[in-house]
Amino acid sequence: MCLVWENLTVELPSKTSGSTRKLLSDLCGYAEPGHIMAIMGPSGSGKSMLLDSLAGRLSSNVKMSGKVLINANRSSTDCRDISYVTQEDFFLGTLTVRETITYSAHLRLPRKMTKQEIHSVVDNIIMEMGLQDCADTKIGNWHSRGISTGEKKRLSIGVETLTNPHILFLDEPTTGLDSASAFFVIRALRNMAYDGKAVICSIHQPSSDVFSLLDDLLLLSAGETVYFGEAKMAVKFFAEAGFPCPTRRNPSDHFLRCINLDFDIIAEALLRYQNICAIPESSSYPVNIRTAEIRETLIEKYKCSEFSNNTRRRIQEISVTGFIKFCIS
Ligand SMILES: Nc1ncnc2c1ncn2[C@@H]1O[C@H](COP(=O)(O)OP(=O)(O)OP(=O)(O)O)[C@@H](O)[C@H]1O
Repeated sequence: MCLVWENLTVELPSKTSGSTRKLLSDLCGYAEPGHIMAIMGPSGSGKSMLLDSLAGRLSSNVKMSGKVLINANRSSTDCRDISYVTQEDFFLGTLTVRETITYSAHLRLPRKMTKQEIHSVVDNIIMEMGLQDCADTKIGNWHSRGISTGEKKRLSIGVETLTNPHILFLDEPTTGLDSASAFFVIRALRNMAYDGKAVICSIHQPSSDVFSLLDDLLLLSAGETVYFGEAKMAVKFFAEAGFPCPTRRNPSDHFLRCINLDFDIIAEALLRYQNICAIPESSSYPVNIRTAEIRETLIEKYKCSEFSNNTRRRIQEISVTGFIKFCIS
């Protein structure tokens, strides 16, 4: 099952002035089975907003236009085809990991399934998510320590994949985790993608190990596309646009350094306090260019790049297989 979005725009109408604020501008892209598509961008760039738009969870105060299409051979989309792992979890601290998954399985799986079948689904989820060592540990709460944050995150993913969804959305699954736990979570998602799911997640500044597990990348800045395409080709795009990733630097650090407008504010503040230069001389970043200018250049270069053309072509190719209109306004 593929997901495609075309000219997706989300606006926030002002109740007082009558004007509107664009939160997402004219986004185009796709997510395919077998792939992890990561949405990266500075805080407030619209990552969660895009996930919510694609999953049909937008709040009522914003207005969406454009298309979000799901490719399938059925006339309607079964809600079990899509799962969404939010940043927060709502587990009962007194239950163990196994009890939590079993409890959820009884609620979510078809009633005709036998206890034995449910038991086997639960065992599989525990194995897939690498939760064997803590399967019988209580989740814990504010007054009794339980499983770790990384284990809790993998439990959230496990619970959401009980119904074997075709498309899995995750809002910042690695936030708050150390690099090893983050890698473990993304590797579990990688295995799910190999299983044929389309995985779409927002992610903050992944380590280079985690970055290497991503297939496709959407770089967002203030609701606009800076890059959409294969994750491993983003370095080429930045180099061709005139902002090569310095050697031995984590690519995602470089991308975010080029598009996070907060760096301009930091630079101005530092200059105001008489610092000669906001960026160390040893840095290979262009010191005379503001991040706002770099960002504008990248957005313009992307629009006429081979990557943007490839995206349009791929959307067209996927469309030929037949789509069901999921949402349009
Ligand atoms: N329901 C809403 N009504 C009004 N504004 C909203 C709403 N939801 C999000 N926004 C605004 O849209 C922008 C994008 O928010 P979003 O939560 O998508 O950012 P994000 O990239 O996920 O940020 P973070 O990484 O900090 O979670 C922000 O400026 C936010 O204040």
